[in-house]
Amino acid sequence: MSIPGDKPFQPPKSASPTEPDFRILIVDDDPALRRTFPHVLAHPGRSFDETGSIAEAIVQLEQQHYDLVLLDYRLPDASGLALLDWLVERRRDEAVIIISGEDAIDAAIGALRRGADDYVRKPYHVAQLQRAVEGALHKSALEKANRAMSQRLKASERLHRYLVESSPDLIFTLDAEGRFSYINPRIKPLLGFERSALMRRPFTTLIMPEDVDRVCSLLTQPSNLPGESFNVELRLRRNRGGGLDDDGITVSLTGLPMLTQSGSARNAGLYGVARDISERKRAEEIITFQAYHDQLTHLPNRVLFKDRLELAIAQAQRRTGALAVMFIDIDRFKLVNDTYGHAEGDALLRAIAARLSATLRRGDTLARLGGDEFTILLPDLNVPEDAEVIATKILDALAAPITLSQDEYRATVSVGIALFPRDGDTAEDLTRHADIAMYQVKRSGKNAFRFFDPELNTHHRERITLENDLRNALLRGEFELHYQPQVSIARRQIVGMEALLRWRHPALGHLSPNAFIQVAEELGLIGEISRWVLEEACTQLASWRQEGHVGLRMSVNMSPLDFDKRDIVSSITECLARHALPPGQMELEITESLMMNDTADVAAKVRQLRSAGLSVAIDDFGTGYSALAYLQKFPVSTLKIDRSFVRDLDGPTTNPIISAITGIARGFALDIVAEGVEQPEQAEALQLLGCDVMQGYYFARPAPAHEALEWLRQPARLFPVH
Ligand SMILES: Nc1nc2c(ncn2[C@@H]2O[C@@H]3COP(=O)(O)O[C@H]4[C@@H](O)[C@H](n5cnc6c(=O)[nH]c(N)nc65)O[C@@H]4COP(=O)(O)O[C@H]3[C@H]2O)c(=O)[nH]1
Repeated sequence: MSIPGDKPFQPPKSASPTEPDFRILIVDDDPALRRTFPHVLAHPGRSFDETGSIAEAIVQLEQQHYDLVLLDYRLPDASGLALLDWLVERRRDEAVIIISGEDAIDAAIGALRRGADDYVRKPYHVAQLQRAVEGALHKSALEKANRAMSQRLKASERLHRYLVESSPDLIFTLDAEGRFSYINPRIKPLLGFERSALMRRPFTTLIMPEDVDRVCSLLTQPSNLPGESFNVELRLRRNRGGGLDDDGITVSLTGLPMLTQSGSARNAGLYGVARDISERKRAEEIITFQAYHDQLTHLPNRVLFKDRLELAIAQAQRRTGALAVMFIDIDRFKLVNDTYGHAEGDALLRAIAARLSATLRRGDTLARLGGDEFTILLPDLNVPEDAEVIATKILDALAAPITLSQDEYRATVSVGIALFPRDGDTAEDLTRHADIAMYQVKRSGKNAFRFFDPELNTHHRERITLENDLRNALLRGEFELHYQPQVSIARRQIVGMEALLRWRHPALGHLSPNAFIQVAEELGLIGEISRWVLEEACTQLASWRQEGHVGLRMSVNMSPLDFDKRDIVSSITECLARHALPPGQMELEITESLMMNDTADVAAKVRQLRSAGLSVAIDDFGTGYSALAYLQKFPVSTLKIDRSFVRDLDGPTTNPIISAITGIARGFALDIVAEGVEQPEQAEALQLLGCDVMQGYYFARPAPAHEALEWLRQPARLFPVH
């Protein structure tokens, strides 16, 4: 490492402890004198070399540094002055004492002028020579110490300059007016400024406008006593070729107010070290964002939503205001995931998130709780109707289809709304109540919104228990089938049996499908239940056929959701084949609403079932949307007249609806079965209206298989004698 434009930094060399303290060179042509000197000048730490000519002396001096040279004025090869000149030219720092027999004062003055430190005239007194040597060596020692000190100072100064100038941190000083008085070279790579451009400019030039007030007040705080450092995070602006950019860097600044020479003035400037922490800040921001946001949609997550909701509740409490929490669930999302795959499911979530946020105002919070669940916080509500307006907007926002795998998918959502303070005053209660309200929307047909109703709460709890029990019912073998006969009055025979599901609930006893089928559909359990029912009904029919009841037809109820399954047709025909049952002996009961859903797909499946030889009956015919058009599309084989029409038959009279249904059946060559026959009069009237096959309590209530077998064996028991 080196400081640009400077010498590489070298630590100062330490003196060797073995070096003698003083080296003295004796230059004299008189060998006797040369030998005398070391004796008279002997002292611990002194060492002596001797030479008899100037030329030899130069050779010695070139090899070795001496502290003192005792120099004879006259030597055979040259004057001692020549050696003095030689030493001066080379800036040598040896002390020189001239020892001379010259009497003239000029000789002494000339020698001293040319750099000699002292002049001793021969003959001299030994004490005189010793004093001169002492004095010269003392002076030499002082100079030596001085030189070492100044070398150390220079080295230390270079070290500190090196540390400051090559620091990865921005180091600067400000004068008492807050203007730069020093900046280290880091400024250029860090912020793009030339050092010279900033000198004497105010520190605030570099600070982001938003941070200026905060930093200024901190710098002028009375607590900033000289010598006490403070720390602050702030953003500095970068020089982007001609202008300052607003996307600066974040630094952690440690400031140390400076003392004046006297140490008295409070504001003598500032010493500052600013470290670039932008990367760390960015990493922190990413981590914080991830902790509070959903990865897929980048919306706030459950944690952040709860935070904001709690804050909004506290604010609403202070100003006695109102707020709303919406719980939103995408209808049939699982179906999209199963049909199109997870990537499309994700795309749908993102598209819905975008549509939802477009309906909101600034200040509202849309969050994704996970899965297909979203929540909205409307923190500032004038009247509950405001929430209604937003909920309507949300439903409308989804009216336009969303493209999934090149298909146009029409997504709908169910929205539950809870209001503060009416429906709760904690984040948990409001969210839970909005969730319960959403559940009610799901139960009553989806694609709508609903406000929380306290009564829903108990229902909700019951519902949760029911859901949990239902999940286990199949595993625990709690389902069974009851059978209700369908009889032909004319033939006084049982022509069919309808399989009706029962749940032997461990605590609630026998439960009718009305109590749990819809829940099973919503939980996605209906497929497994239907499979079980079909399997059980086929096993039963096969067993009755073995008993000889080969003409008997079995009716099984299907859920509309069963028709969402691609392999519904094959799974039914395979089941029949497994039990060696002729397809003509199996009738599937479907509801009218099924025909409304996805007509093309359902119609195709009904057609396949019919082609495979199965019968298909429309249950509760006449109650829904039946239209002749559907009957043309759906090649069903049987119409079941709903018991609500049968109930109205109280005597042998004409009934326009039943007449119409029997007329339709005749027109399309369909079978008719009348349901819910409870009275003999109803049976009679139906007969007169041209309906022969009936089912109802009048003949038999649904019962377990062993009882149904008794009826098969003695069908006459089912026909009351008038
Ligand atoms: N008041 C009165 N009711 C009578 C009379 N005769 C029969 N019923 C009842 O009427 C319902 C006839 O079945 P559904 O219309 O297909 O209506 C069925 C059917 O839609 C559905 N369901 C039954 N079993 C299954 C099944 O295995 N799978 C599916 N998906 N749904 C089923 O549950 C509904 C209700 O079934 P259940 O409670 O068994 O109720 C049965 C039966 O017990 C009568 O004379 N008077």
